[in-house]
Amino acid sequence: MARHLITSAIPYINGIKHLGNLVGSQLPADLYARYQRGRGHEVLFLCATDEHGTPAELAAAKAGKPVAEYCAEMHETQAEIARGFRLSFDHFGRSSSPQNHRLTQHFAARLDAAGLIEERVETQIYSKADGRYLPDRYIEGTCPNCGFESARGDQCDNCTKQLDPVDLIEPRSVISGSTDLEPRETKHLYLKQSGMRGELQDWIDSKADWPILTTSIAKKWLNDGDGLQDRGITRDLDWGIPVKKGDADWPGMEGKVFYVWFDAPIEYIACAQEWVDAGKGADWERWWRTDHGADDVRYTQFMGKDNVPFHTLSFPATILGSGEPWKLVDYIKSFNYLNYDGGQFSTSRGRGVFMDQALEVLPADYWRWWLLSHAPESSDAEFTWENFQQSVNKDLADVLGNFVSRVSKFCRSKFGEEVPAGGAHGDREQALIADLERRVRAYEGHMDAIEVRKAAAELRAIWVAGNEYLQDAAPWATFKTEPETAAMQIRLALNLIRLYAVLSAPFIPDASAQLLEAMKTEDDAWPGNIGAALQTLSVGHGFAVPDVTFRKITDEERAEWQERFAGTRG
Ligand SMILES: Nc1ncnc2c1ncn2[C@@H]1O[C@H](COP(=O)(O)OP(=O)(O)OP(=O)(O)O)[C@@H](O)[C@H]1O
Ligand SMILES: [Zn+2]
Repeated sequence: MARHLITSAIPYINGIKHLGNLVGSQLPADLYARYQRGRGHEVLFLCATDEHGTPAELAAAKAGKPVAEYCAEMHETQAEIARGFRLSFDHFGRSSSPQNHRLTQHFAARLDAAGLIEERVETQIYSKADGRYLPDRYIEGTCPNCGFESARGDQCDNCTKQLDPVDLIEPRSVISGSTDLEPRETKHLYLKQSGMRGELQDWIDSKADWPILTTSIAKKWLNDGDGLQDRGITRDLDWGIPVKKGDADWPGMEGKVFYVWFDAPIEYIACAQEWVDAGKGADWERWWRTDHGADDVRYTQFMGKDNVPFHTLSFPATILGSGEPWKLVDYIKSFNYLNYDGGQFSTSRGRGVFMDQALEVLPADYWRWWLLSHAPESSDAEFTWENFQQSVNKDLADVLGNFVSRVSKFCRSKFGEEVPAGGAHGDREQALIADLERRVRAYEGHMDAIEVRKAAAELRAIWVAGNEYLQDAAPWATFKTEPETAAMQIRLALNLIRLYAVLSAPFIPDASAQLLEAMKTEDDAWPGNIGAALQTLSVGHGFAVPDVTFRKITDEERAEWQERFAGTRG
């Protein structure tokens, strides 16, 4: 049994996430966690809300609430929606937790002791109209690297370059739009990443199996221009983790907080501590400390492309720089973007479908299936209502749902509600089993490699194989002349329903549970030998005809939803 530590990029707290956020991080992480559990491995799957920084302050101000209260409420909201999507986190933590405060301050002290922190008096942008320093994300301007006009102060969303606000051409305040900005001097801590470039380069180079999207972004920031830059890790803000050196004050840094991108990845570790402190686990160090057995752990991270520089460079610099035996990530699965119907999903502009709205329209499995089978892996992908309707109606209703319904109803009408006796496998059954054997092993290969679209396509092919078998064997016709053969065919098909439930669980967990319940079995063991797995439900085993597993989306519904979600969220 292997041990898998799995983390999803932690969703930011300033609102409910959209379907792009979901498919770019939490959902594929859940798919992988469910798959590894299904294979019998030990899994620790962690996620949390990312709660610090100015956008949280501003969202709280807009909601008319103190920021701590706003974050606590929004955390609950996000947790509830995550349950609705069946995201199977072992713990959904908070980056504002006391555990993360302590750990972040601890890392800062270690980095300082290692000579990796430098105090710099620097010039920051002060907005007179807003009466405050403007944090990176609240300054926009033209990217000096690619010319994109809406580059943010910390990063250009177009070319992904990490930026400093002072680099921007024609900067303006995002809060007020004011261009009356003036540079003022303030003292900050810098993490001397540039000195770790060689070490980081060697580490990235050793990851030959990583997705090209991940390594290409990492290498770009290691090598482009003057190479990896030192990174400011503190901010002039009220809300955040106070700058301290472990437990001790940090002279000259009073009233400042750590930069949200410094403390957010540390929450991956603190979240495991929260998991233990919440009484859900006994030992977090065996997952995170190589001196406590974490060398055996395989650690996989999931995220959208804009998060890659922080996970391939900044967070590893924190871990390596600490000189302590923390677990480093083994594999980073990154995603391109999902776009919405001819444009981009946007939280700030309320454009697209948001997770709470999606669940009002249809249950989680419909969304999970579409999003995962269209995951933006090799390029950006686009959500359209036509494609969603087509994919749901074809894959889920016509292929899987129809198979379940035909088999169970036919059996009930001809043999009653139990697995019928009689007949023996012939060539057609042997061929089906051989085909499924190949396909299931291919499916496992894609899931192990986290090739999400390929895995979905193979799973669909496994469903199709059952349908084609049924069409070809035609037990409703066979029944008239050879009822024993028809019984054998249906016995096989009922077992296929159980097999489908097991294989499909990572994608569509609710349907999977429904099918196992209908087949009156709790045996959800991952199939080794397919021939043997297809004999699990033996003669006389009872079953029930399940309610409609997946219904079709009508043209009227599609048109209605298209219109409802065409504008922006109020
Ligand atoms: N359109 C998208 N498609 C796929 N992944 C995305 C998309 N937008 C954001 N992500 C990913 O979603 C995860 C959570 O993002 P986060 O909560 O930080 O919001 P964000 O990146 O600020 O996006 P937005 O401003 O659109 O909400 C991150 O891993 C991010 O890379
Ligand atoms: Zn750019």
